[in-house]
Amino acid sequence: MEESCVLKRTDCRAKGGAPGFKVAILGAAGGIGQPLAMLMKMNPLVSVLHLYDVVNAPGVTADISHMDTGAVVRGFLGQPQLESALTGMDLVIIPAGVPRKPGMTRDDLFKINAGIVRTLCEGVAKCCPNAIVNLISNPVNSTVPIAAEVFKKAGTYDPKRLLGVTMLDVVRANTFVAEVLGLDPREVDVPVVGGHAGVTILPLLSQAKPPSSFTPEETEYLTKRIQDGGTEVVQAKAGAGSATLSMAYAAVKFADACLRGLRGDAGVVECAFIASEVTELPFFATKVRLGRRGAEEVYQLGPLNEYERVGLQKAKKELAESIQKGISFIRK
Ligand SMILES: NC(=O)c1ccc[n+]([C@@H]2O[C@H](COP(=O)([O-])OP(=O)(O)OC[C@H]3O[C@@H](n4cnc5c(N)ncnc54)[C@H](O)[C@@H]3O)[C@@H](O)[C@H]2O)c1
Ligand SMILES: O=C(O)C[C@H](O)C(=O)O
Repeated sequence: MEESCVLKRTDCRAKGGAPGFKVAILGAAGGIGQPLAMLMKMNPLVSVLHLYDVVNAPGVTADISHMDTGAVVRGFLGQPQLESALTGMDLVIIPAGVPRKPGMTRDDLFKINAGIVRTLCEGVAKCCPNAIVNLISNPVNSTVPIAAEVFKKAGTYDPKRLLGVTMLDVVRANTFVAEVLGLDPREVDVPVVGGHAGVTILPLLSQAKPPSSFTPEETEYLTKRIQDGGTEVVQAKAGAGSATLSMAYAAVKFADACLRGLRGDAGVVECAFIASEVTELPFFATKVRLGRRGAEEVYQLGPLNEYERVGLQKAKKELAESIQKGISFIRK
């Protein structure tokens, strides 16, 4: 699928250093991957977009490449082309892997997705060890520790550059809180900490912006709805997968923040699941400041109310097990 530069001035343009960043999407032909590829092709910060999958990458690439935006798009199909897909990338976004069906937990995906994430991260370690990695594949609470162990083994681990994507939890929290408050969701900002599964998803409603108070019933309703947002979509899709469109939106919002950080913009702050000393756990999602070297600052939790303190204990218990499961998968 890679073609010579001789006849294609577009390739030469990319190689000639058009301003912007080089981004790869691994799992680009999937439910998330396709709309994510489309939205990244529309992002003016992207100069080169590599689309990798084990199926259907040529079709998605041909389709996306006709969009008249700046990024040059190239497709890569199957393991033999993984290294070409990754070489020279600044940002690698990974939505590869199987999604849930009704009745499954995210942890039920571990068996298949753990191996997929390991293989892809071995490629990252070899071909673009300095890239920022945005890991979407579930269970995020375990796949991020898996990726960290792969990078440690390869001697390339930089905790600032490995980010588990929990942006969809923030997007949902903003939407559901705005509904309750009767506001435009764009005016709302709710930090969501912990991890990305069930009770590990901990919205901090007490820190919502604009500052708002909630009744105990509203707090219970909102916390549960945010924690179960993924399941709500899985059930509505009734066997046809999990969130893809809202996830692609959230992934692009997060990737754009990472690219603005890489560009050197000041004050870029988002939530992510990352190596952390905020709690006794080795990984935890909190707000982080994104800069030229990735997550340059990991913020503390800030003041919690009693409801959130109880939620934090529950979150940490489940998170500890999921993190250990990921670590053991590589160290076994
Ligand atoms: N972090 C989050 O908030 C979040 C949100 C939604 C979904 N997810 C997760 O994202 C993953 C993908 O979801 P989806 O709906 O796009 O699934 P999907 O099945 O529609 O797409 C997954 C894609 O990954 C590809 N793939 C499989 N193995 C691969 C490999 N070894 N290398 C490259 N590509 C490979 C498949 O061919 C497919 O195109 C799931 O694990 C899902 O649970 C995470
Ligand atoms: O719920 C899922 O399985 C997918 C994703 O993690 C989500 O939150 O939508």
